[in-house]
Amino acid sequence: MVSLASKSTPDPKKPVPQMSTAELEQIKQVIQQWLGKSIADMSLQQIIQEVYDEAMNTEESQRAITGAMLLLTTLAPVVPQEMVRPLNDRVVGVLYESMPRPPQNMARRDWRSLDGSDPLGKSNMPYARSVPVDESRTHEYPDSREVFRKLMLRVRDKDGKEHAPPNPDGLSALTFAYGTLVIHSVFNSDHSEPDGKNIGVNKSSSFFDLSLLYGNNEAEVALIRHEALGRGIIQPDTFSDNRVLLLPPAASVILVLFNRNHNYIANKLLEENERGQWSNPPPLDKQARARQDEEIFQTARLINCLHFVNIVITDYVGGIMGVTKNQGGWPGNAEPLDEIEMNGRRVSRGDGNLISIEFNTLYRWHSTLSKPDVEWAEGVLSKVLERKDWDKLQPPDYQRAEKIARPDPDPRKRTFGGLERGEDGTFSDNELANLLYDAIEAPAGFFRAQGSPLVLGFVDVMGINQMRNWNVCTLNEFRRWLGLDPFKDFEDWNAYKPVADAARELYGDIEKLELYPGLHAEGHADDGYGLPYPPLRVHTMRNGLLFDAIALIRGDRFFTTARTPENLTQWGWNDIQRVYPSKAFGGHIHNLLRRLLPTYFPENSSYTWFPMSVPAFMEKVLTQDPTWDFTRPVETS
Ligand code: HEM
Repeated sequence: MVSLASKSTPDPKKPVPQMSTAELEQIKQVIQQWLGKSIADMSLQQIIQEVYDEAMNTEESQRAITGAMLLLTTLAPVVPQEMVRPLNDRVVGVLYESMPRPPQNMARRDWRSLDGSDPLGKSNMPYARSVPVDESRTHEYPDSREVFRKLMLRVRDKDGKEHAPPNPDGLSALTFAYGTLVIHSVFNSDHSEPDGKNIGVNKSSSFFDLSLLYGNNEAEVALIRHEALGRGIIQPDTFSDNRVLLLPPAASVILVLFNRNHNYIANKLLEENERGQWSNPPPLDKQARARQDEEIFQTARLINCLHFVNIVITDYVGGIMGVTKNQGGWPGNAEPLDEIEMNGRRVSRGDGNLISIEFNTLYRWHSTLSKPDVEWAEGVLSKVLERKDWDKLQPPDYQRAEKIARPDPDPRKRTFGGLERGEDGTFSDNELANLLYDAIEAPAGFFRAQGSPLVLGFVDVMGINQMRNWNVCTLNEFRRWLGLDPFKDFEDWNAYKPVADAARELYGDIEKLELYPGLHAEGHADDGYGLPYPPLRVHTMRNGLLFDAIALIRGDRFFTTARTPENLTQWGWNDIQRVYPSKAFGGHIHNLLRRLLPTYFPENSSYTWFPMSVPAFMEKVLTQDPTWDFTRPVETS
């Protein structure tokens, strides 16, 4: 084994990774290929310098990203600290500049509004279309059920059970519980009119505004707030969006934590009362009390959303990119929200965003579900529908299930995961923590062909049909739009013969391969780097995800240009700062766990610092410090 860290200045907070000689050789070969010249006589430092200079100066955007990511993800532990920020800035700058912002086209016909107001990014507006398509082309689609069955359906082992290998990057089910919150924040397709008239309308806004917690409009938010108190707080352990109740319970637990975080922040703001404009106890005058409540509520909401996005850009994206185990790299020290200078000018930010139908397709990550999550979905559906013949389910069954499972209209009375509320309306800390532990211990699935569970097959089939109705682009059209080479043939797309053959049989021509199965059944072989552990493993998904994530968060005014101590207060500004390097490799979620469930998330536990990775996996990574604990925590006082 070769310890790369021994050749550079070690960072005492970063455990030293081990890399086999074979892996190092493989990385060197990829770098040689990328640089287009021999590196045989160069030292590791010289190689890093060469790649750095080339990545920073190349004109070609995909090449710049690849070079920077090579250093940030594979050689991260030995890349000098002073190079990390410029490399991350380069990646963010190129990604943000490469995508039209905000998107230019609606997915359906678009008119100039009479009052000139800009609907981009608002809730209840149509999705964007990222990739323009030829309206006149004719389609002969294969049967969507066959597409799902042959390309996406989780294969079965000899014992008849669905084959569910653990996530190769050690990710836990909590990663994708967080993922469901991320995607449901920005996708809420409206199916309320059965004739499909308003298909294409998104009931959520295109921003990470924690709408699942707060709601999408005034009526929804009124059900959550505790306005009469004048303290800006919200109802205990309550969240707005009832779709989350149909998801595995860890997602609801995380929302409860964001609820508690809001109230923690609101109480702190009033306590600090930096500008002296609030009174405690709150004023008796009705108008003054309402004004105080509004000011504290909105400020706490801004701060809370920044905690949400901090976790997205650190623990979550880092985890999905597969770098947690490599102890750093992206997103280590990445500051995608900050000012960035590129080629002598500022990369803009805060320009707005409008989520598109292509990304609605991209994020349907049902193949990432853990075994317990699949069993959970089966349990819920069989209870509601009183049947288990998942392969026969049709869209109306889903609508029926939604109707039967309709939750209490008052969000304060809703529960999940078998929990009951106490007299004060809160859930037990112990039960919440245990639901989190369960999700932390369960290995997630991963992006792969033939990886989607049968129980969600009808959801995927509905999705494939929906994208046909919306005339979404094909996989190769999407790749061209991303600046990637189109796939030449089915084997180029997925080298696993049974999948390539099945797709050829269904579509005949790789140019006709639809975006939905094209993204979710893509192979791992061509990861773009040819490395043993490529980030995200799936090429088109990875590049699309990076584009979208950067557009979404850097396009948000409240995460960028309006993220100021003036808007957040000085206390709030300090509260949302990320710490790097840190025990969590720059992660942020431990702040919430330590703040809100401190006795359940102890200082030395991998459950606290790396909840998005299964403890058994982190045990193999964090070998240098014997004080780490990988066992399920027991409540401490
Ligand atoms: C057991 C867990 C899950 C269940 C039961 C579930 C169920 C569903 C259902 C019923 C829909 C159709 C909703 C509609 O269009 O009205 C849906 C859509 C969707 N799912 Fe899942 N899902 C699960 C996990 C996930 C995960 C882990 C992700 C990604 C991180 C994901 C991403 C999506 C996306 C992007 C949509 C489209 C949403 C929209 O257009 O509004 N799902 N899912």
